[in-house]
Amino acid sequence: MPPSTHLRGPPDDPNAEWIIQKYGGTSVGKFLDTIAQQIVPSYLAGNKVAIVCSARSGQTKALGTTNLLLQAASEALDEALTPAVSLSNSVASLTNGAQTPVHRPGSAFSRKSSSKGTPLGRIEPLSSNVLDKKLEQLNLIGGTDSAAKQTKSAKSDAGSDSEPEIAVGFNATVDRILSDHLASARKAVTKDRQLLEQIENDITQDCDRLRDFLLAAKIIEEISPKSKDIIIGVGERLSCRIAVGALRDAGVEAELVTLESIVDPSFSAHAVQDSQGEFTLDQAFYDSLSEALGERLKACTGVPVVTGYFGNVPGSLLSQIGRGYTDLCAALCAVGVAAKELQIWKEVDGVFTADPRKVPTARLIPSITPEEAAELTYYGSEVIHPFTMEQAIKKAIPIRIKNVENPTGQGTVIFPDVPEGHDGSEDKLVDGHVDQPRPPLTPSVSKSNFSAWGSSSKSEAARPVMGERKLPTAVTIKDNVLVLNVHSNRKTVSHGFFAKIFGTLDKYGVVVDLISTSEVHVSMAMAAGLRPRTLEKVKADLQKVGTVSVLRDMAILSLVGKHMRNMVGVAGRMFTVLAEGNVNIEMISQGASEINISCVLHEKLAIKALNLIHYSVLEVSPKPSNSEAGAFGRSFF
Ligand SMILES: Nc1ncnc2c1ncn2[C@@H]1O[C@H](COP(=O)(O)OP(=O)(O)O)[C@@H](O)[C@H]1O
Ligand SMILES: N[C@@H](CC(=O)OP(=O)(O)O)C(=O)O
Repeated sequence: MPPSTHLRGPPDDPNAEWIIQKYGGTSVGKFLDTIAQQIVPSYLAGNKVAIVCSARSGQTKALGTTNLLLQAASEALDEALTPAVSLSNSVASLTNGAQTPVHRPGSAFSRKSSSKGTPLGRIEPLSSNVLDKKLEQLNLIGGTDSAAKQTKSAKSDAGSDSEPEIAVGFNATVDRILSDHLASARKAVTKDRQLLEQIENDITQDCDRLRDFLLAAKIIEEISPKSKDIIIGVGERLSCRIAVGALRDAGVEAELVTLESIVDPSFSAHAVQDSQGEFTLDQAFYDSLSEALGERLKACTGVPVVTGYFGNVPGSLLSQIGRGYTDLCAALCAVGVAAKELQIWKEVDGVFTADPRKVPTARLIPSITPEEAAELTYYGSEVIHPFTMEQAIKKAIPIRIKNVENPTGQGTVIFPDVPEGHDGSEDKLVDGHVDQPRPPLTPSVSKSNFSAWGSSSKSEAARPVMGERKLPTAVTIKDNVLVLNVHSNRKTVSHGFFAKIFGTLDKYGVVVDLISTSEVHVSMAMAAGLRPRTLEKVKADLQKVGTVSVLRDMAILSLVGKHMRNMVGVAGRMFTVLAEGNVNIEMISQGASEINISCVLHEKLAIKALNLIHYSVLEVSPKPSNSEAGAFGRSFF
């Protein structure tokens, strides 16, 4: 997109510092107008601002674009097993480089009529080498706004029949992604017709390339981790195109920064590969990446709108970083430009003493340490990707969680504790408008350029504030958990027993959230999302060392707080309260982290347990009303 002369850009002041703002999927999905018209312009007064966007989500992340893209990927694989005639057509269309298969009622492409297991041996026109090459060529990387090859879209070009054509499988999913983004672009860009047309074209081209890529993957019947990364990367690219449009329409000079090629092949030297081919990214990798990101951002003339997807990561982005990777991308951008603050914008006022959707009396926490934020994230309060903290905090960049629906709220600051005696008197508001007093709860702020506290939202005002007493910080629930119990058959000594268990977990890539052991018994809590086939294999291997049982529909309850290191009696209080509330505990873990006490209980008791602990251990007043207590089927005490 050509730069425009009448748009407002970053300040001319050479001393202006950077603020990096990350917007999650639901924020860009629902509040792009607020972001473009209010939030970004307000911070541009005196700061350089870059925004990092995730893929759009409508109501929830589960229904968002990234999940749809993953769905399209698995549909492409499923379709690989449809009748040979369809595949031959697909190959022909790939060779011709255009036609996208669609479903015509009654045709062999219908999923209903598909016969799974049709051998792929009949696809002779292209050798697998040629297909690999084709996949490379179709790689979605490197396409520019308008230089992309124009392929035909499913709806407009699929044959000359007059019969209405209905896309199925991955084509239907791509159609859905396309129409959703076109509709959002039209909503976001209302003033500049030409700009809207350009964005609509770019979105359509991105979706066409995606279709081609999925088609090629379908033909070779394989989606590697790298291909899966490329597929999900389309989500951030699409959402950033719309964000650029919304900003420019709002009079802000903005430019798209795509990061598909930001990971230079030389960075791979910083990725250690073990004998099984697994990669570990070391700090030098992240340092090189943040430096490259910094250079890209500094070269921008407008507000950089950065895809939170950051490309060809050794060992794959999804495997190495996992979902929620845009937080880490934003942190690396913040490090690269030595930002004065990293802001993570969400639809919640900040980090609360418990999930505010589940605990009506939860309070906003003005300030928490990176360790506490990481524990909360690992155990169910998905506030920020856990890798984010380390990168930003290492460079003393404070992280602030803020609410797009309440931009003037103070949010929650994640920063290490200040040494005793620091009074925070030099703290300033980031946008330079006002110096405000600190909140009553010991905020852990030490940077001189650190933002202070904006006006309180209603929800903040309504929440009681903790005094100076040392209390745990928050309680959290992670549900959808299963517990795997292994009872030794005593044919191996205990170290062999443990070695076999851990070896099995490693072999199948199973991540354990909590573990509790005796010499002959091990209980492990893990996400229940494990594939049934994998679980069966794990069980079969473990049965060689003992009796295995599985408890389903469980939840992990964790009490987290930096003060818990030195507090006596918290565990006693926690378990007494649960016992008084008739909450049966399946497993307890304390000590792995000094700031976390966790236990496993039945999922159906999770919300009741959360409220009991919040009321009794985090000492919230007023006492929950009878109706709140009644919501859990019985009174609290
Ligand atoms: N302790 C907590 N503090 C704040 N939010 C929490 C906490 N535990 C769970 N949550 C939930 O996490 C969600 C995070 O906010 P949201 O903006 O919806 O996420 P995203 O940025 O992933 O779209 C909120 O819906 C909130 O209910
Ligand atoms: N869109 C990606 C990356 C991400 O960071 O998401 P979010 O910012 O919405 O957590 C995902 O869904 O995982």
